[in-house]
Amino acid sequence: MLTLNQIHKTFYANTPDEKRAISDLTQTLNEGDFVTVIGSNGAGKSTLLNLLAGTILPDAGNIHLNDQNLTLLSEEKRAKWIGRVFQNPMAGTAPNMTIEENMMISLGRTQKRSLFRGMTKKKREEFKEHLATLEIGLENRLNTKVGLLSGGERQALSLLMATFTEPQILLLDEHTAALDPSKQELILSLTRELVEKHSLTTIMVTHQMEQAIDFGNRLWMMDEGKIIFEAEDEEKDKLTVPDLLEAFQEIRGTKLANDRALLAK
Ligand SMILES: Nc1ncnc2c1ncn2[C@@H]1O[C@H](COP(=O)(O)OP(=O)(O)OP(=O)(O)O)[C@@H](O)[C@H]1O
Repeated sequence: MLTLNQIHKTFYANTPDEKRAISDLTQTLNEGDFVTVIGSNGAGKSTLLNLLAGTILPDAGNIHLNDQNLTLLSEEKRAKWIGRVFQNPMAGTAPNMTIEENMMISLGRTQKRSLFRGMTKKKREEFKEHLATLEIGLENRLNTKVGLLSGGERQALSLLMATFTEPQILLLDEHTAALDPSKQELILSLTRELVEKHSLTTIMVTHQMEQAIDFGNRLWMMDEGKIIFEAEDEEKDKLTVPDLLEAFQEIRGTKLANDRALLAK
């Protein structure tokens, strides 16, 4: 169980540029929950993921994963429980290192140093097996530098690297937004497979409302650092894009020309 309790985050506090990015956020996620997060630009979606990953620390409140208090733990310390994939396929992998070396880095991040051994034949076989599940031939390219892969291949590898080390939480930050539609499909179906295979508790930020409706069992709509609308299970299953637009309009009190003006980039 992942709990966020009364989380606050303000940037440039007490200056003319003060920006409240997350305001009094309390939520509980059960193991295996898959939450999709939508919201206007600057709503606080990435800040929420940054707080969970430990990239930034909250001003107040606490975050727990089961009995573990994550609130003040560094990003490195949390890495064994939390995998993350970013929007930019260039982020999250090292371009000048090979696929194999990148996978070793992921493993090193999540294993106790005393247990960590260098490359072995067994490990290489395991890497190959994991890569083969992507079904894009990367298992035959262990020694290829990651910088030579296409955006889609690289994002598939990022997704694998974020999950094969068996974390409990997966954070997806618009991870298909930079890809063309056919590659988006590939990454989304891999996402579904890997989340199910590893029973991951997942938070996926997206600007595409259809995606937010199609994926997961819970949906959060954020605005100005708060979750202003949420739906889960049967209620979420029934949601349509017009429902989401209407909900935003009702809560925000602003008339919206179309969904792209609100939730898409
Ligand atoms: N590191 C930072 N330093 C200063 N301000 C920040 C920082 N990160 C986020 N902010 C500000 O906090 C607010 C929330 O930003 P955040 O990136 O979380 O929004 P978002 O919902 O992810 O938006 P988008 O959809 O545009 O990516 C914004 O006003 C943003 O400018």
